Amino acid sequence: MSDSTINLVQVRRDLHAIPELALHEVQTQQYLKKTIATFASDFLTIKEVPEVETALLVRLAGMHPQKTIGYRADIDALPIKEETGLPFASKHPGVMHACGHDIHMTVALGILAYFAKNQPKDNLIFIFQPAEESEAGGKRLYEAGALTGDFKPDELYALHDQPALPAGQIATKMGTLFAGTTEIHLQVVGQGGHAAYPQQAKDALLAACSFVNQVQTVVSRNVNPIHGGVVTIGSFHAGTIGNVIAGEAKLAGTIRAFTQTDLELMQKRVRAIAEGIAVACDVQMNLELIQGGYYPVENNPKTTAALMAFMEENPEVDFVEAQPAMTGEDFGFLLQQFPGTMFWLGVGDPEHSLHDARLNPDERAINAGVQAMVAYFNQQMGQ
Ligand SMILES: CC(=O)N[C@@H](CCC[C@H](N)C(=O)O)C(=O)O
Repeated sequence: MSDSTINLVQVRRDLHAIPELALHEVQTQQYLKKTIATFASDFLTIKEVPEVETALLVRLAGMHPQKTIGYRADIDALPIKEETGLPFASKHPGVMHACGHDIHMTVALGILAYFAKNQPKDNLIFIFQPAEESEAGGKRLYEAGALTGDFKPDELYALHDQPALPAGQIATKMGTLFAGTTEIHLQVVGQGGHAAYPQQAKDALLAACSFVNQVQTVVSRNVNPIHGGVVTIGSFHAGTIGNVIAGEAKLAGTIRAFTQTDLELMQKRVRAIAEGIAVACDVQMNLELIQGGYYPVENNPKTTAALMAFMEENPEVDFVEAQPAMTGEDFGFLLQQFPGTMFWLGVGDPEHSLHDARLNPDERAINAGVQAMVAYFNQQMGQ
């Protein structure tokens, strides 16, 4: 059922080798354009978005359209130094497709290739979206008005790869699939000085350490334990040498919860902790909390029931019901605008999680993802 004229494994490897950070996906966009140009279809149109330069939207006009079905793939990578040792490993130092967006793009291209040859009954749009890991690319596209007119989906789908699931397995659930998230950016400003004269300095590093420790009480003491939540500080930079008290520290992290109410409670507590430390340590705590478009990913009841029923009943598909996960996704923002469903695609690498420098997805997942979604879209369109 998939299109044999495109070598999807090669496409994935090409994309894997050229990972780019959020809003800098220039080579990736060029590669996508070049590949899509080979589909040469007279019902295919491409749209670029001046406000989100690295985005690429593709529309296949349906034969007898009654609706427009959207499919979104994110295209950015992470600031991680790849450690897979693969022959097609990242050519861009310190940047890696460690979240599998190379797989996401490839599956989208596979579905697109099929329908570019086999004109769909309904309209199909493909959204190659920059900046999922940070900078909220989905929200940017929406706010730029890119998903309007001919490019307005009546329903919208997206997948995320999941190394803990066997290659090709599909999993989703009704309701909330992923958490809402908020980025923490903190600059602590104190006063540097000699290690031997702490009384003349204001130790920014010590204040930052208190922050790292105290924010761990938010989940253990403020959030209902039945609901759950996450506060992780993933980056900490302070100081230059052992005998100088650090005058500045910079931290970054993330807050996560399954409901917007819990997320806002956690934001409030993190702010209060920062304010308390500012007083206690006599430092400035310049705290920025950015939610952007990272709302909880809430699957729509109708599209999700349809997708789950199809996947469960299709003997070709290996489907399981998913548990909710604390991963975030700016697809959560798009699902507030359009009804739709996000699902996991297993990529069979249980030793390595997403964001691990050794992540090595099993490429057999690509074809399974393409086949399942082509079959689902065909069924949805009554073809
Ligand atoms: C699937 C995945 O890993 N998504 C990212 C989304 C990042 C959200 C935001 N930038 C944050 O760090 O809070 C994730 O880390 O879950």
